Amino acid sequence: MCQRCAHNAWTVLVGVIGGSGLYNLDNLTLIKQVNPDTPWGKPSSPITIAKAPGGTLVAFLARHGVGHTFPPSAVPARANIAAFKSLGVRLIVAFSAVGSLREEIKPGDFVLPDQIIDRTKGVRPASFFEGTSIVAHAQFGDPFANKLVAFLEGRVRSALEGRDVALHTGKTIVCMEGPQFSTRAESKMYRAWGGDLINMSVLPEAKLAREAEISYALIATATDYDSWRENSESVTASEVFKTLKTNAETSRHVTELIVADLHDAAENGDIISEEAGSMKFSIMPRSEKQKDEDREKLSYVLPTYFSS
Ligand SMILES: CSC[C@H]1O[C@H](OP(=O)(O)O)[C@H](O)[C@@H]1O
Ligand SMILES: Nc1ncnc2[nH]cnc12
Repeated sequence: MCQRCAHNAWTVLVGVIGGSGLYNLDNLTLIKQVNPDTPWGKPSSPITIAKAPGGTLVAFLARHGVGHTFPPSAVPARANIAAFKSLGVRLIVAFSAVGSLREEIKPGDFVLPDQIIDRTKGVRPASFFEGTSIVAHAQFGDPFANKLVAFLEGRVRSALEGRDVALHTGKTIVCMEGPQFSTRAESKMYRAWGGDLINMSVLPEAKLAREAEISYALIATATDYDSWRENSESVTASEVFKTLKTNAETSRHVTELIVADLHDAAENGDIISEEAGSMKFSIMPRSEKQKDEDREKLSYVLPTYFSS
């Protein structure tokens, strides 16, 4: 039995979030499903614990729900990250269907971005500390876990060998509110700002993972050219759907091949070392004004600092 979380008999170090089109990892062996009740509610889908060849466990959840019922603005991101934390997850690889803002990033290509431009509109709860009597300011200059991203690069590249899928790195993703796609003017503006990709999901997910001290990386899978190309149609959902199925199949294949190495690296500790412990100096010092009930709530994601 896990020491920390009474509902959970499993400790799974690697979490995978599936985005649009990726609703299961049915290439792996199903072990069990769990559906934790977190202080922020239930996750978008039950979490599937699956076994990769060789026996490594991985925890999977579908960001929009298994039947894609949550629009990007209503994804219960706090519950999702908290649920992973309660299972002992130390690193998350999140997949996302993205629009490409650059000619060289083609639909079907995979990308490991390293920066984010936030164009969400403040309607998504973006902090575990929101609504509590405790204040924290997480470091977010490097929004993805640098060591994890570097670790993934070689492994994802090898996993893609023979598939005619290019892997790009060092790119900037714009996260917009949606659910409507961008105007042509916005799409061009994001390019001028230095954006290379666009989605509606990486925030607040990446921020919450950082607050929970879980190392987080995004594998962006390009589906379309958004709306910046002069003589092309602007993006439609049906255009996105064309590549979703192939991208999802490739994402499952990549996950199967990298999960054992990720687990070993998480256990060894080096690739998660920058995020583990990172909240220590981000939380404002304890005061008698901090409520016990808030400390209790936060202990679900940060037991090191808030367990009594
Ligand atoms: C179906 S197109 C827009 C939708 O797809 C992406 O979802 P996800 O990141 O979960 O793969 C994008 O962020 C939007 O939510
Ligand atoms: N063009 C686009 N804009 C925002 N999110 C997306 N997800 C996939 N394509 C997208």
